[in-house]
Amino acid sequence: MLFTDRLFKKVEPVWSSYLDHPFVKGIGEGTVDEDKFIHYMRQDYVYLIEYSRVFAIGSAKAKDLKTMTIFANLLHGTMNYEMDLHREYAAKIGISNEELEATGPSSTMTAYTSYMISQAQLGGVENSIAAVLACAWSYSFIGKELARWPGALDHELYGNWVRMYSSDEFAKIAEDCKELINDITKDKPEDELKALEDIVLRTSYFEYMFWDMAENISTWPVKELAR
Ligand SMILES: Cc1ncc(CN)c(N)n1
Repeated sequence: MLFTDRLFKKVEPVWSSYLDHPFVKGIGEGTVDEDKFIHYMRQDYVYLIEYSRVFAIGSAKAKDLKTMTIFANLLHGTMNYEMDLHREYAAKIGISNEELEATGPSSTMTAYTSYMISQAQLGGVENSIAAVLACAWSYSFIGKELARWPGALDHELYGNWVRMYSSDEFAKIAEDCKELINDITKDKPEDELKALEDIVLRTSYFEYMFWDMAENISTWPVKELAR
């Protein structure tokens, strides 16, 4: 059994719950509040900056050139392909790249990325890939699912988001992460596999919290501090 098959059994109930989350449903049905969506995209932009650091750590810790190159390509894909989506949305409503980058990080964003970065720093290259796996793979999972919902791909505002995360290019990013974790874990003992499984499960919980942050931010008594 591939390690990713084992992981999928573990995370599937959590990932399926994303599809019932009001914010994710709102993107698929085209009903999510526009201000909430912009706030989410701004948080997601600063999230992706921190997430990219995990690829950089993985590349630095890799023991061979092939693994180093895969991490470098994933970093490139995030910064130059995925983050273009956020820059395009921001440009449409008059937010410059500089303003986008200066977005004050929410506590949820900070907690999630701090966890990923600390796991990547604490362990070997396998921790880096475990830390980013749920991010890439669950977005591809959500994108493919929402693409089947009536009108989701063509929605005037949210269609771009659904098209990006259901695209073959994005699926390739998720597949590269899956292939890498399967390769890296081939001869690992059970205690190490379990530790990696825990990272993937915990980041899947953080993903849920991120959707919750996107939906509920306006009701929070906290403010985002400057970066
Ligand atoms: C919070 C989050 N998680 C994952 C992804 C997909 N890279 C994302 N854009 N944002």
